[in-house]
Amino acid sequence: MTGRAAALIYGLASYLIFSLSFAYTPAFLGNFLVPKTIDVGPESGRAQAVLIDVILLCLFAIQHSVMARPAFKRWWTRIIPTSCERSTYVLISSLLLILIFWQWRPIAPTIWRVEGWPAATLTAIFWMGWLTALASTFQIDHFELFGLRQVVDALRGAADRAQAFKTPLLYRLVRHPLMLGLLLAFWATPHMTAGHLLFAVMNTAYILAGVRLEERDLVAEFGASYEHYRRRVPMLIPRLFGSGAIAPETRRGG
Ligand SMILES: C[S@@+](CC[C@H](N)C(=O)[O-])C[C@H]1O[C@@H](n2cnc3c(N)ncnc32)[C@H](O)[C@@H]1O
Repeated sequence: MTGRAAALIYGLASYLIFSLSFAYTPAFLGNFLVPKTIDVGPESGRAQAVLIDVILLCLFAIQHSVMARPAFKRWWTRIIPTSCERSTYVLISSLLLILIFWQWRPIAPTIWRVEGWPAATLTAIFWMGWLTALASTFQIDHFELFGLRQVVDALRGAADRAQAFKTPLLYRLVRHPLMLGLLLAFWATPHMTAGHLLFAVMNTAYILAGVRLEERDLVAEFGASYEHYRRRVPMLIPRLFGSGAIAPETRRGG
C-alpha cells in the first residue's frame, strides 16, 4: 500500500511538472509573459548557438522516440513498476523540455515579420494549434497519456488496462491531430527568427519521423483495424471534402 501511495504521489508530481512545462511552451514560442523565450536569452556566437540548440532538440527527440517504443517499455518495466512507466516518460520529457527553455540560445536574424491582419491571423492559427493539441489529448485519454490513470488504477488494485484504439472527432479528420496542432503552433508566428525557424524545422522533421514509428507500433497493436483507419483517414492534412467510414473503436488485436 505504501508503495502504491508513493507511486500516486510520483504520478501527481510528474503530472504537475508536465502541466507547468506545457503551459510555459506557448509563452516561450510566442515571446510573451515569461522572461526566457525562444528569442530572448544568453548571447553566443552563431555557430555555438546552433550547436547547443540542435543538441537540446536531439536530446528531446531521442528520449521521446526511444522511451515510447514497446520493446523499451518491456525492458524498462522489469526495473520500475508498470504503473510508474508512463509517469517516468512524462517526467523525463518535461525535464528535457525545461532544459530547452533554460539553455536555448536565440539566433537573431529575422526570416519574416508581418503586422496588421496577417499577424492577427498567424496568432489565431498559433492558438488554434495549441487548442487542437490539448483537445486531442482529451480525445484519446488525457489522464492515461500523462500517466495519472495508471497510478490511480494501481492504488485501487485494478488490473492494467489494454490500450484502446479510438477515432473520436479530431481523429476522424486526421490520424495525428495532436501533432498537427503542434506543427501549427511551431510555424504560425508573425515574427520568425532564425532560432525559431531552427526549432520549427527540426521539430517538423522529428514529428514526421515520429508518427511513422508510432504507426508501426499501432499496426502491430491493433492490426487490421488500424490498417483500415490508415486507408480512410489522412495522416496530417485534413481532406476538404468527405471522409471515409471508420471501423468502431477496438481494443488490442482488433
Ligand atoms: C502523444 S500521443 C499522440 C497521438 C497522435 N500521434 C496524435 O498526434 O494525435 C501518443 C499516444 O497516442 C496513442 N495513439 C495514437 N493514435 C491513437 C488512436 N487512434 N487511438 C488510441 N491511441 C492512439 C499512441 O499509441 C501513443 O501511445
